[in-house]
Amino acid sequence: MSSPRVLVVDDEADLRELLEITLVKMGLDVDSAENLQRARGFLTRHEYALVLTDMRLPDGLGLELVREVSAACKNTPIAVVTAFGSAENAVVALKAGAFDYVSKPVQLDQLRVLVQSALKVNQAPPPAAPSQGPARSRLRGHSAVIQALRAQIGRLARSMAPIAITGESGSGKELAAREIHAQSSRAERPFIAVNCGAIPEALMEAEFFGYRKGAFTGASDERDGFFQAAHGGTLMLDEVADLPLAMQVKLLRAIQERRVRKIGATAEEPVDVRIISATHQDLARCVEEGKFRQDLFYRLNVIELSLPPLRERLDDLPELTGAILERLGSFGATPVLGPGVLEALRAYSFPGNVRELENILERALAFSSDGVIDAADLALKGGAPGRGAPPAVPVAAAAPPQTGKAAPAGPLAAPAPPAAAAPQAEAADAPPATAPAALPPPPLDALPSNLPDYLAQVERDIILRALAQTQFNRTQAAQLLGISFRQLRYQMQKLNIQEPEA
Ligand SMILES: Nc1ncnc2c1ncn2[C@@H]1O[C@H](COP(=O)(O)OP(=O)(O)OP(=O)(O)O)[C@@H](O)[C@H]1O
Repeated sequence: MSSPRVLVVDDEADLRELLEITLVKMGLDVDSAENLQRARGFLTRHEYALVLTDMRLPDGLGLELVREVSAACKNTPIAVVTAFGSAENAVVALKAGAFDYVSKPVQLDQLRVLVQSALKVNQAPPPAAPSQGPARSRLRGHSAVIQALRAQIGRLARSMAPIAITGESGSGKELAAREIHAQSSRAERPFIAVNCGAIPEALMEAEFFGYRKGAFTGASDERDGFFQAAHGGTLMLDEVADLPLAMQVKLLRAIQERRVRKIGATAEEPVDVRIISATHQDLARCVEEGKFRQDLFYRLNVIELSLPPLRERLDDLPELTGAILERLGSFGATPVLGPGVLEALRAYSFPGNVRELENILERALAFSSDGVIDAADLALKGGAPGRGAPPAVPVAAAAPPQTGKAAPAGPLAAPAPPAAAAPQAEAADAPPATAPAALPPPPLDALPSNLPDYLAQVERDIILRALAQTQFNRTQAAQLLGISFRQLRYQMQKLNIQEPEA
């Protein structure tokens, strides 16, 4: 079997030679061209596993080649070599369809990583056809907008370009990111989702980049950060707008250099991570307001993927509902919807999107009889409470946090591997249990004897009140409090707030 063939396009003879030698040592066949014209000639004669082109060539721009190859040779990834410090060129090339980029002076370890992942692109499972839908994709739905989204995900899975996913809370941003990862050549490596809004600022650097043993008090072991944990895979920065400015600078550097330095380490280590960011906020507005750095925004927002709210694709309701009920069913019995239920759902606006639909059905099922959900079981917000609406949790039930439980998990508190700390989604839905009994709050004019405990008690009380108002619908409670679902879930875990038994 012949070796994969790579085309190198560069007018600098020295660099061309260095690239050629490196690629040949990797067992590849290499053709070299010093200008666009010769490169085009090669491309008509051979099919390449990778094209690697300089941006400035004597007879034109490498960008032209990027456009031509992405349009005419869909199976050939093309990567660009950009001038030192030219972040703009890299972003322009990625937007034009480049698979990836490497900056000058070319670091051979980075080049090898790029080549290896390019070679894997055509080994990854082919993207699901837009109409294939649920059989191949976790994103359920057949509306035109979901079909277009699935097709876009299939294309995006074939490149390294950073993707910024936008969409309302619960609309499926994390699911879409997982889908991109699963369809990419990185599928065998980790997918790490990090909720940037849930990490205390003081712990951020340690959580993202890791630390060496003895780097600070409490660092009893060396620990990897999210970047190392996601090496070879995908790192999802969820709620990215919540990153503090100081951390934004460090993150930008890590993304640009593709290297990170553990706290306490002298040397940097290379990391090969695809970045997907997500937010339900308007990031461009955050930039205007000075809350988010323009350069990081530019770097993350190379390709945008927008998730439609559920109310704009109500045609997907039957399919989504069916899939959720199937999952909720037990012992082979799938719950069903009674008459008028789908119509009632269609008339609802779903501010919390698919997650809220899941919540509503889960609750409704708990109050339904014989696995048949009736319209009254839905207890939709804005409508009359259904017969199954759970009793409100009395505010007096708010208890102070148990000492020691309020501290967030983090390297300084209780070290946990970031891979486990990151996908908070999985650990979220704790089994129902009744809220513990309350202690009276300190009198208003007295100073609290322990400020953190006191503040935790206040926070706990407010969260319990929001939950009581929404019959423990966490999506709606988060909205009432102006925080994301994940932030609420994180705070509930931290403060040991659990759902009362129905
Ligand atoms: N198209 C879909 N098909 C099936 N399930 C979906 C779809 N979209 C979302 N979901 C489900 O809805 C829930 C919320 O999705 P997800 O966590 O991806 O939303 P999100 O936009 O990332 O939320 P947040 O803004 O709170 O971070 C998950 O359980 C997910 O599996």
